[in-house]
This record gives sequence, structure tokens and C-alpha cells, in this order.
Amino acid sequence: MNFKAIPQAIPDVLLLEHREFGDDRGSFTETYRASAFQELGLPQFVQDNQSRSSKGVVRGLHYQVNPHAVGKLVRCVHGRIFDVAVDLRLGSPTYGKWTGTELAGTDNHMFYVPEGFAHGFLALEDDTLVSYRQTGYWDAASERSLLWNDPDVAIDWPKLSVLLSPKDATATSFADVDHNFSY
Ligand SMILES: Cc1cn([C@H]2C[C@H](O)[C@@H](COP(=O)(O)OP(=O)(O)O[C@H]3O[C@@H](C)C(=O)[C@@H](O)[C@H]3O)O2)c(=O)[nH]c1=O
Repeated sequence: MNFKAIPQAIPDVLLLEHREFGDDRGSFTETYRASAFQELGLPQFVQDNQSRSSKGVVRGLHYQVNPHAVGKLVRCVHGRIFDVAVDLRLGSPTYGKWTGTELAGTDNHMFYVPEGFAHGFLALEDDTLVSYRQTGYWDAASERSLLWNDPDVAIDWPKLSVLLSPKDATATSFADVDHNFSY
């Protein structure tokens, strides 16, 4: 098995490590293998995305309400990010809690954020490329944005001066989030 899944502080969120085969030329890594992902209990993915961000850009915290909820598998291809998932599943023992990790283009890690979580990241370097797959299609009408620095969630972001989209700068506070996820 070329992949290892490590449950995070919120156990349904996974850090996936994939094996890197180094040689004189550089290295080779499988980044997706349907059968292995299925063995790890991961769902199927239908959309791939990529974004490029400057240092200090925060994207998120985004989610789609049901019936268009999506899970996301996130990888930093170049640069570095602090990647975060916030539990929005009513009844979950970790409802309203966050978990996060650093992902870098130089490591072999992916962060799996299941349905029922808001997802976002902070780019820690210029020219940071993030590539991620999602389990359902983007649906603009179902998309919601939770405020990245909401005091009730209190994410311990690395200290940087941040740049946000207008949508994310005026996002909803945790007390007012609109969602219909259950645990
Ligand atoms: C998310 C998305 C956006 N777009 C378009 C809409 C808009 O014109 C442009 C930029 O969209 P946004 O500002 O929403 O992009 P961005 O802020 O990067 O949104 C992303 O943030 C991270 C944290 C996620 O988790 C993703 O699922 C996604 O929500 O791209 C698509 O065509 N397909 C998509 O799947």
C-alpha cells in the first residue's frame, strides 16, 4: 500500500501520506489510486481543482449545504499552506471545533476533509499551488462561507497579514452559519 491514513484531532479528518520513491533523477509518487483509496474508506471524487495564491491569501472557510455537500482531498503542489477543517455536523462531539495541518509542495501529504466540514487555507508562501479533488460538483447556490477568524471557532492561524476575497471578507459568523449536516 503506497498510502497511509492518519486520523487527526477530529478523527474523520485524515492526513494521507503517500510513499515517495527517490532515485538519482528525483522521485516518483502515486498521488491517486482508486483501489487504495477505496480500501482506506475514501469516497469517489468527481471534480479536480487548482488555485494559485500569494503569501497571506486566505481562501475559505467554504462548504456546500446538502444535498450538495462535498468532501475534499487537498494537496499543496508548490509552496506551503496551513489547511483547516471546521466540524459543522450537529450532534458531533467536536461540533464547532477545528483541526489543521501544514501541507507543503515538498512533502507527500494530503488532507481529507469529509462532508459536513467547512474548509479553508492560508498560503504561507508566494506562488502557492493547491490542488484538490472533491466528491461532488461545485454548486454556487449551495456554497456558504464561514468567517475565517470567527472568535467562536478561534482557529490558531499562523500570524500573517491576510488577503481575502470580498465573499470571504464578509462571510457568516459561526453563530449564524446556515447548514444542515448531522453526525
Ligand atoms: C470553487 C469554484 C469556483 N469557480 C469559479 C467561481 C469564481 O468566479 C472563481 C473563484 O471562486 P472562489 O472565489 O470561490 O474560489 P476559492 O475562494 O478558491 O474557493 C475555494 O476555496 C477553497 C478553500 C475550497 O475549499 C474550495 O472548495 C473552493 O470553495 O472560480 C468555479 O468555476 N468552480 C469551482 O468549483
